[in-house]
Amino acid sequence: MTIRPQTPFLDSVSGPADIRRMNDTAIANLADDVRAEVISAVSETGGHLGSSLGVVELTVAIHAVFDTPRDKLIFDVGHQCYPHKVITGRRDRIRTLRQEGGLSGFTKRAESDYDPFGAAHSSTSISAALGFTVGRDMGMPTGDAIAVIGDGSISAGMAYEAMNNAGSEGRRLFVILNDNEMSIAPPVGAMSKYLSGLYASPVGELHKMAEGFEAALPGPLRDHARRARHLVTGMQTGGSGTLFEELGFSYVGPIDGHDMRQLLPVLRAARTRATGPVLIHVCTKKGKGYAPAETSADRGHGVSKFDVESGAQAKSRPNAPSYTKVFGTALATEAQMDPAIVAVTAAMPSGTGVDIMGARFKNRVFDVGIAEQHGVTFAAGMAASGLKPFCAIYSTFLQRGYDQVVHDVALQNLPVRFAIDRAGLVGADGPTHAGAFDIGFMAALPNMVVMAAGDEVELMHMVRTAAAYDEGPIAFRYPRGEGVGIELPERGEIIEIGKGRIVQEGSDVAILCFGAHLAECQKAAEKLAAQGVTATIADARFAKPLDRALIRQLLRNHKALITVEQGAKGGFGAMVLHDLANDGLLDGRCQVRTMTLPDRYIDHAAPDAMYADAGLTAVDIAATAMQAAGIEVKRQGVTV
Ligand SMILES: Cc1ncc(C[n+]2csc(CCOP(=O)(O)OP(=O)(O)O)c2C)c(N)n1
Ligand SMILES: CC(=O)[C@@H](O)[C@H](O)COP(=O)(O)O
Ligand SMILES: [Mg+2]
Repeated sequence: MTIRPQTPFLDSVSGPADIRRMNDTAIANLADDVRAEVISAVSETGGHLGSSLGVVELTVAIHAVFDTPRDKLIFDVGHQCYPHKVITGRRDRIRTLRQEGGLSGFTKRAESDYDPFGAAHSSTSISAALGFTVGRDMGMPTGDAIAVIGDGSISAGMAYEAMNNAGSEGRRLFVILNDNEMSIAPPVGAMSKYLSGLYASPVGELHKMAEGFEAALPGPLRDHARRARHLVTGMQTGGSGTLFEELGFSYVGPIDGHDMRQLLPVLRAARTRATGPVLIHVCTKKGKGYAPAETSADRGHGVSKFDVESGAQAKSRPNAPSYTKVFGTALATEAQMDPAIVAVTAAMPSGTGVDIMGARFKNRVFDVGIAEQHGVTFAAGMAASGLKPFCAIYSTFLQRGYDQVVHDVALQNLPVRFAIDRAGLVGADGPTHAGAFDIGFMAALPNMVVMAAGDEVELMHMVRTAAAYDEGPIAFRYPRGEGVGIELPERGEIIEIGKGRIVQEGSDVAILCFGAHLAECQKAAEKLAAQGVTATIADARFAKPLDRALIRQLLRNHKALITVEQGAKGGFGAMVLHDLANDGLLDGRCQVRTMTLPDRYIDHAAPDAMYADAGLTAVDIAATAMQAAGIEVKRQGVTV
């Protein structure tokens, strides 16, 4: 049984209005209660613990100072929003975080008025906040906009596009840079170095605005707020101030984001005095206040359920290595064979498994930070130079780099290998992270070869095939989580481009699977067999080029052909239908059905539950096959 922490200050808060009635000491005490509540709740649910713990004081202070929800508090990514949820009327459901039917692990408009803008992909907050300020200035019923963005997320291009725009617009807008010197992995890049430099930079001349902030500090607090007093520092960029000032922002900080004696006066002063865009640089510690998080390598970025006392996380006992690990290991094997192989990740070295290659070939693995667009074009450049880049990006984040895939890779027919992890539904992260669309958006592109792994051995074959394929771009997708547990060879084999395979022979219906739903299709075949219906199962392997001969063979020899994929409409099934329709083969002799994700976003839950919601279980597949073939259920007690 979990012992709930004592939280007297939090118990007296039903929303931010209650916080605004508290004195500063009580507000600081409230933050301690919120931290205890977040630790206790996440110990039961798992989730993004470290990022949330790092912003406890900041979140409480913002709600204490600003008039939320009229003022719009926009968290970048939104993975750090648990303290915010606790104090904005969702404490009673905080232990349902990321669970089926429960609170989302991110900000979500449908959930609360206090979530004015949903997120989960990074670096969108400043753009959205600027949108709200324009709304405010054009008479919409909205107050100030405050974007809270991390040091990892501010490295992405979108954040600079937004600051470029906001700086020249000159509207009153608050950007709070939550600088904990961590992304998921240690942060990379020149911007990260620049921000670190700001801590150490000599205090510059106080600007006019800074004088105003300083004057606004209550006398006794001035001694404590060394950083707060020097509200504008002078890291020279060749001009008169910080990079942010050069972009048109007033720069405030850096201040200690865990010290209410700095946070509250600075936020109050900023709120009182700002006339244009202000960037407040707040230094925090990821995992703050919970030793197991503070001391772990990723600062407790993403944890499973844990024991609060010891910090020990509930370990799932995998039956098989994860697809990610199989990919990472196979990539390292290929890299060993071919020195031209290089790898690119956008801030996800361990998430994508390229850290396995990195451990052996450090100088051939490039972490570009949260910069999918750059990562893709960077890979294109390396391919143009003659290298063999593997660009390993989650399906959902590859969406960010799509124009680069089209314009820089496919159009120039450059041999970039796209390793698309987290394809299909991913579970607790929910619809923002679902890898739903890549089959359609990749297969639409001329020159692109598109593969999906039916199991982890197939994935090894695809890594090797991609390494060997140098005629143009090639992509292969695979899901989150563990494989099916088959024995792995030392090295994958090269598979013929555009050739699928028959997995099992039957004569009534054919199930043509593209990707990792293969095991579910095999289960469907068992259910069909129980009805006396025999199914051929084929693993398409390729959505592009299609194995047209295989598809025609299936069509000729069965009453029904069902395509199955872990992706949205407009993907593999659509490719098959285009092909058959244009050859006049959809003539009704064999009924064709496509099984895809439905045309709606699927709420977070365990992956199996999400696929059940999507209508993609073995029972659904078997029922679709029987209905399409016009076969009635014969045996009672067998569900299809
Ligand atoms: C476009 C995009 N790429 C990658 C990610 C994966 N991701 C989520 S949080 C994160 C690190 C964010 O670092 P930071 O903004 O500093 O926040 P912190 O976790 O340190 O509080 C990454 C890479 C994402 N959410 N969106
Ligand atoms: C917030 C975010 O985008 C990542 O932390 C993501 O939740 C990681 O997902 P995986 O656990 O699938 O690597
Ligand atoms: Mg960070």
